[in-house]
Amino acid sequence: MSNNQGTIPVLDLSTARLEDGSFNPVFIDQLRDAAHRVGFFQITGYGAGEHQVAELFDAIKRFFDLPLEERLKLDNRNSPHFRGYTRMGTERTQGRADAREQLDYSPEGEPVVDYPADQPYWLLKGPNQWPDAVQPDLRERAMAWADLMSKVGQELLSGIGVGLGLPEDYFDEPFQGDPHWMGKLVHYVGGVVEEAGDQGVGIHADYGFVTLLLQDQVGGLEVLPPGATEWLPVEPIEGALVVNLGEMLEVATEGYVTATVHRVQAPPPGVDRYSVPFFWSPRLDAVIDPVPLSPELRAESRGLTDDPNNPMLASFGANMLKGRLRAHPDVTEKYYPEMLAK
Ligand SMILES: O=C(O)CCC(=O)C(=O)O
Ligand SMILES: [Fe+2]
Repeated sequence: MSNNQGTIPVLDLSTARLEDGSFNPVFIDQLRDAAHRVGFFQITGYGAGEHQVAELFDAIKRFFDLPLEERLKLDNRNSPHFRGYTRMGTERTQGRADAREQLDYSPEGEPVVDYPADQPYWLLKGPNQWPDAVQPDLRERAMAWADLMSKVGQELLSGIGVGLGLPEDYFDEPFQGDPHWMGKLVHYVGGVVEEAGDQGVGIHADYGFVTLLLQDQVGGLEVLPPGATEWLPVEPIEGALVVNLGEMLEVATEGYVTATVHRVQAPPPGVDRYSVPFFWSPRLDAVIDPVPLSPELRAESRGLTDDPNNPMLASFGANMLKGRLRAHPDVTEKYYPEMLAK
């Protein structure tokens, strides 16, 4: 067999725990294998309400169907905190436009007015922008989704810890208090953004810990697991969550867990695709130390992906800020021109 991974594993989160509340060793083995070998998997049985997924997608479609003028009332260029609506084709990955528009949100917060110069990531705190006046259900459904995803993210991270031979609560501390998760409501189109070509979103790894992605049935997400030579499609499974692991976990495990690179192919002209990535993330001031791995696991660690254009940072806030500044150069230029130069 070649190094290609064949398929993306599918796990059932409702089997994660035994009746006594402890983790099920069978599930933990599947989870560790998926996290190490592929860095991507899908989960079912994660506790969504019966109509929750359908109602969330319905609200998202109605939002992107609003007149552009309404969407632009939430323009992210009016947010120094990188929140709100990003117009079609204006987000960039690998220096090229992505064929998508999106609404980004994080925990509601007051802007931090005074922060130390060496902790610029506090600027990411602030208020979200919602279309409450014309579509109040969007905020409700998106925030309810974030609540559910926070629980799922926490449970998976506990399981990953156990899979690494660590205590169940090993990763809890950096997430206590004010975890800075981020949700995105995303709409891809084909044939509209000329510069994007077939780039729905360009090749990248996620910068956080655990990404939980809801995708519709259109498809287009592709991943390149470690050692693979061909891109592997993540086939849509209705209602399932796609899970992938981010750079902070790769750094913490010296590459035992991989932040697998992925991309989205733009849909064919005239086809819409909707997705909801959720990045389960720690406090902005969290600094992640290397985790103590057993000699057996250490022997299988791959080391860190060495990309001089994308240094990995142990500070979550610094890593997230780096990602936001790059993805939204227009916002960066408007509010933080001195950081653009860097
Ligand atoms: O929409 C998708 O399927 C994936 C999006 C993604 O990778 C991201 O936003 O980080
Ligand atoms: Fe991603």
